[in-house]
Amino acid sequence: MACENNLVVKQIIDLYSQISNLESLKPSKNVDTLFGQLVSTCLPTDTDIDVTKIHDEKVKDMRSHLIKLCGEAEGYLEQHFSTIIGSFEDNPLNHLHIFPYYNNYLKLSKLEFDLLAEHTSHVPTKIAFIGSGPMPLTSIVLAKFHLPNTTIHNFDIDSEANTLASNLVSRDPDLSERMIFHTTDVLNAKEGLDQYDVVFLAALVGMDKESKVKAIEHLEKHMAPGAVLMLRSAHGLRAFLYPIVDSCDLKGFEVLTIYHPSDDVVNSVVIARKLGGLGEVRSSQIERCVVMPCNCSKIHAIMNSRGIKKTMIEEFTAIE
Ligand SMILES: C[S@@+](CC[C@H](N)C(=O)[O-])C[C@H]1O[C@@H](n2cnc3c(N)ncnc32)[C@H](O)[C@@H]1O
Repeated sequence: MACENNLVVKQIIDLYSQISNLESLKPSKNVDTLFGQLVSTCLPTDTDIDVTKIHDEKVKDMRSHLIKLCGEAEGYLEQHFSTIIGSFEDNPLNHLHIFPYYNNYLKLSKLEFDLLAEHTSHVPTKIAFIGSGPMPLTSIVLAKFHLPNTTIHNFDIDSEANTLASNLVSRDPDLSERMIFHTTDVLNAKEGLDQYDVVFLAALVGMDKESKVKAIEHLEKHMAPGAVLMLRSAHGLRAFLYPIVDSCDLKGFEVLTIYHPSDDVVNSVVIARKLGGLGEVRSSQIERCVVMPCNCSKIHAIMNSRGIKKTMIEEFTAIE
């Protein structure tokens, strides 16, 4: 059956028409309800929906506009809660649980940390997070719970986002020292990108294929050989909420794993390594990315310990 006739897709189209007619995307009861319904409609992973196979131009246009609306609403939501949480007299980091998607970030950041640990042999000393936002939760969770000795440089195009974000960490004796903020478009960040062991690219940096690939090409040009790039993608119905990053978008990188969660962690995670580093020998043997049935038992062990079943891992391996 054509994807556009699918009942769930019809529900998404209906929610899209309500959302696109909203006066404002700033948090309110109506906005929160509609986006809550949209996320729960897109969460199920037991569907064979592949947005890349949609031929109906109207649905394709709807999807790309919906991704942008979701990104705008996410920015407002972060701004709203960063302002509230930043206004607490004591350490704002004691109140992060007030953010409605805090638990999702705890799980997403743990997943990203586990994948990083799976593919790197040393603890990164410096990380760059591109597109950190007013609520830089990925950086905060990684710094607080997983990487206690790592400095995280947060890049955002929006100075207001950085002002709110730095206020959040300013009263924390540890993170105020280890969280640095830079206001710039990623495409203007040149010198210094080669000093990071790991670069994260937020899902909302590059909301369509063309701008996503442009950001990736820019990072490929300026990152150090062998450095790791962590990206967020989407799979199945969730690709109505976020852009997809395909392995073929990552020229100059060796794609290590693409991980599609099956729980309420919405984003898929892509981990890749810039060619030219010590791993060169391994990467240059790669004739093409081979999607192997998941043989990543260690990750499975980590994930299944969380009771995450039916997880899809696309494992890429060198052709010996
Ligand atoms: C809303 S945040 C989401 C990230 C989330 N806070 C996290 O911790 O994973 C995404 C941010 O990306 C920023 N952004 C979008 N395009 C960008 C670009 N080209 N360069 C730098 N930042 C960008 C937006 O200003 C926004 O604040």
